Amino acid sequence: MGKIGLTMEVGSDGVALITISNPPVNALALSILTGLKEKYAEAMNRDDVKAIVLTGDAGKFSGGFDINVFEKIHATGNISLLPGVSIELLTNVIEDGKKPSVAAIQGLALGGGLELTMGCHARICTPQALLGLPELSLGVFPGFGGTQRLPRLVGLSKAIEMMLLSKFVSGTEGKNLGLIDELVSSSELLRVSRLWALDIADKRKPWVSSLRRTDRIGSLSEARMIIKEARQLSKRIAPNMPQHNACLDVIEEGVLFGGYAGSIREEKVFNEMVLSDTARSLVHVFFSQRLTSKVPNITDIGLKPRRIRKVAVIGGGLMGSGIATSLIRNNVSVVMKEINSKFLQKGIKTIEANLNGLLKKKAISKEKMNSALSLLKGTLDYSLFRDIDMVIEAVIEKVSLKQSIFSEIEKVCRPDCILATNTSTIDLNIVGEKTTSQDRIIGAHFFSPAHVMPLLEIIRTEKTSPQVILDLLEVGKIIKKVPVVVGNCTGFAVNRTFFPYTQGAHLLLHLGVDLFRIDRVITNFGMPMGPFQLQDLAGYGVAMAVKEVFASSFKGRTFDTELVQMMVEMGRNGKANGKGYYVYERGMKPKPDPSLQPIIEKSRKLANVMHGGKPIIISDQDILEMVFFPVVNEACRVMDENVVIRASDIDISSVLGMGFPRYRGGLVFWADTLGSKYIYERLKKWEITYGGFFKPSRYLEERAMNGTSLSLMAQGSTPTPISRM
Ligand SMILES: C[C@H](O)CC(=O)SCCNC(=O)CCNC(=O)[C@H](O)C(C)(C)COP(=O)(O)OP(=O)(O)OC[C@H]1O[C@@H](n2cnc3c(N)ncnc32)[C@H](O)[C@@H]1OP(=O)(O)O
Repeated sequence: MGKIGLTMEVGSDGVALITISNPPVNALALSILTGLKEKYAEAMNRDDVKAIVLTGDAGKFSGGFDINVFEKIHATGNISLLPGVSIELLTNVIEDGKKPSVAAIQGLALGGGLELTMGCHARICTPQALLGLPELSLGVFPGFGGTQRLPRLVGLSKAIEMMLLSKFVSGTEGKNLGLIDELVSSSELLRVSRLWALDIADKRKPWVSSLRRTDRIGSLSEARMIIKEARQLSKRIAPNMPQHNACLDVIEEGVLFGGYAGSIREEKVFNEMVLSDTARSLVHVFFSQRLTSKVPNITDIGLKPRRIRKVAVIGGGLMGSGIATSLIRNNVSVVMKEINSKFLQKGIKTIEANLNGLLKKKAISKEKMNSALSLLKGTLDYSLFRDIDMVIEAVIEKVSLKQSIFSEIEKVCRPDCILATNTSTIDLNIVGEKTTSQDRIIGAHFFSPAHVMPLLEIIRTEKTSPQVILDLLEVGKIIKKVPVVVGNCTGFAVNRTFFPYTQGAHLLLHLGVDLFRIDRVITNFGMPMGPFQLQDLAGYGVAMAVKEVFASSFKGRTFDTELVQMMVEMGRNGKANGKGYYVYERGMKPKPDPSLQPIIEKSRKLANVMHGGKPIIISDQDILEMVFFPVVNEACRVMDENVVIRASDIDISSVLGMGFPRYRGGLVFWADTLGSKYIYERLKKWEITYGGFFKPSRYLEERAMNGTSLSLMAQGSTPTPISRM
């Protein structure tokens, strides 16, 4: 079929086959849902139709309700765009219809897609199909009866687990759970489904309406206990989100008053959830994440990515081994180069440990681990570099070292080999200064640990060729990273935007705010850890290496003290040696270290930023804003200079690179919920009191004056990467 629509073919066996088509995932767009109602009305009325088989086109059942509709509702506030589907179509027409329906599932049946199948009287499925109700990850919950039917098919405990954790199961697992009635191969899917449908119509198989089942729910006291435990879990995993508890409320309603009553409540609360801030944020993140790989003048000009089969990684440290792990895990051969066999062995050991960690978490199998390791070669010279497709340099942040490596690899590699650097801060033009290959020099900035963190910041200079950018985007896809293409400047988009995060926290500390309170406020906001704990984790070496770079590039708006230096001198290296702002003991949560206080006091005296020598008295809200508004301000400069193509790329970078809470939509999205004027006025006030660190940027000021949102970058701007330092 290949285009949006539905077809219905009635066979000589009396089965009407209704096929949903909406590439690429057969999302249930409004027109599809209206079409379903029409096709069903026709099938019910036709005398030559005994039973119905519902399926999806092109090897997939459906990826669920069309998320674009949520976006439209968020833009317009018009909740009436939501169609009446749960009761009107699924219950009244399909489940309570006078002819039986069977769902023929392959590929995937997610969200509203799976719910549609649960309204049918049986589900036939291929073993590998993906089944799940991931609506909570969009800030809503299943709204086509899924909160009621899934517990009645697989039991309350499993259903809650699948919904609360947005967990997918395979067709095979679905069969074991009772969600699927029969497993078949893809080639047998329609034949078997037709027979099932006829068997139900002729009463050779039971006519099961899931909504009326009670046998899998268990006793009321058991159900109450399961729901109570689930509420405790929600409190832990989703403290600032409403949809988990709302979902449990609706499930509980069904347990107490029956599936039909539960469905009515579900429909009502679903509408409220769609309008929640969390849903707005999570839907924004969903689309923004998919937008990052669409780069104007790169991915839309008809270029084809070249295949990158073999990559050389220079440096077997933490970053180099993480990058190598990511590559070999995804079937890309790697040559890892080190300067001596001791370092090389260490690198290889780290890769093995990384893979072992994934094995323990069941993210890979033993066979996968072995096949990945067979793709790894170690070397101490450049002899294996002749047929390499891409080099990723991942040595320490030392300009002269990087420059000499780049002039060496330019000589030994093929002239079309991509020359990438994993630098997190250094200008790429400086890295490649001693070469004549500027068109194939690119930044591939991974985040630590590189085999786990999903973000890949791709840095282009004015000279990087579109083909090279496209190739790296393709590598990102192969190794399952989310790429964000950015321009060249100190710190690029992510580290540059976030340098004021730690510095703002240090400024507050030196103004007299308790260090652990700052971390607490930030984690309560939803960051995985506070800025001080993050510094402990990243190691102080990084902090000391980059502070000069930022201070010289961003004069007048950085804040620095001797605190980290003093801590290192006292034998504190952060988490690495178990002693930082916190004390780290094996198997224990990090414990705030009160013995740090004298060093802090000493540093405060040296910094001398307290007004009248007195600590400031501020609210938690002030702390949050004094840490994050300077970050927003720097993001404004990044947008002003077109370092990013679009504001939402910063949102995704902040979520995937820095742990900014996804349910707040990302940094700029969140800032826009507060308003440019408010942020500007707060920064302006702090600038007057505490100086240039808080000085509002021109971009922010303009938007505050015009009353426009921060995400509104200059119209028609094309990225013109700038160079600094
Ligand atoms: C009432 C109901 O209870 C409410 C609902 O059903 S809400 C929807 C529930 N469904 C979901 O959450 C599933 C969302 N989709 C996904 O998780 C993934 O897209 C997927 C697993 C289906 C496929 O993943 P993958 O193959 O990596 O492709 P991916 O790039 O994500 O998606 C392909 C395209 O389909 C779009 N798409 C995927 N699911 C969609 C949906 N439900 N609605 C609209 N568009 C959707 C994506 O935006 C993307 O569009 P693009 O090509 O223009 O960028």
